[in-house]
Amino acid sequence: MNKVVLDGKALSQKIENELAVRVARIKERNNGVAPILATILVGDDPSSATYVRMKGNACERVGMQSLKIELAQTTTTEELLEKISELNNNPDVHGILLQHPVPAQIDERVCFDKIALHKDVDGVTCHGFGRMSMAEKSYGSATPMGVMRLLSHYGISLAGKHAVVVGRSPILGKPMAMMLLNANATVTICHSRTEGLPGIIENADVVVGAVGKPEFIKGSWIKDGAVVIDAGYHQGGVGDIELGSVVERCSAYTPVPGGVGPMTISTLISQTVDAADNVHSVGE
Ligand SMILES: Nc1nc(=O)c2c([nH]1)NC[C@@H]1CN(c3ccc(C(=O)N[C@@H](CCC(=O)O)C(=O)O)cc3)C=[N+]21
Repeated sequence: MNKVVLDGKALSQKIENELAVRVARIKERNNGVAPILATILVGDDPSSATYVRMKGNACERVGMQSLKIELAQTTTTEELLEKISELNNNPDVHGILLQHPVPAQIDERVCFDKIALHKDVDGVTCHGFGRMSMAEKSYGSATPMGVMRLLSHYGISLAGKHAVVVGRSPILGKPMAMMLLNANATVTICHSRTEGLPGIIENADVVVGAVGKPEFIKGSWIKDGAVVIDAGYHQGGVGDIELGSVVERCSAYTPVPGGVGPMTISTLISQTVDAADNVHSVGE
């Protein structure tokens, strides 16, 4: 079997090179002003700070600007909503990323949904999710959208395939399932409380680990020749899938690190450039 490594790092580099050209063009016709992604980090979780920094660095690599908003751990929902409104009303800002998770006292859903649809380049609003689900023009949630781009780049066909998504979170599992469905896969959504998970995964042509628990999905459950997508990210460089035994038997897999993670970031940046180009012309 010719097994394929779905190299998200390499594809992201290629995407960034193309974006740099588009950003330069946008700057030219905009008196040297670059597109701006506003990133909002609330609280002092060190890994969230790292991810947000990585997103800012990616902006720089393609010649874009990022506007970094950092708010205290004690921020209220009202204060965060006020900040998002300000960014919605700032014509220089093309995209807004609110890093998940926010501290427990904040109503994250209300804050996500405050983000203006045309600036929702991370695809976190109910409105954006609904439009994506209905296959209308939209910015997809960055991680599942990155997975779709990776599959498409490697020519992996989904039509008629049984895809099993393990996880149902608002910005990962749920949108992943809808994107696979829209690509004509037959989709089963499982989660941490699914009974008989090994027996379901046994029948999967495509397995997506999106459950947020280190090596929750065992390699022995996955059939020979399956496509294995690991959207998990945990300390120590492990994902949601126990990859060790499966890399030799599958037809394709995403490494951790270097698979889905970099695609999340390049997709966010690419959708921000789309927003600056207003390619979707989703209402202002
Ligand atoms: N509103 C929101 N949108 C997100 O997209 C979002 C979020 N909140 N909260 C947290 C998760 C996590 N996330 C990652 C992005 C890149 C890597 C990544 O590039 N990882 C590298 C490894 C990085 C390392 O070495 O630590 C890799 O997989 O190769 C990982 C995780 C985005 N998230």
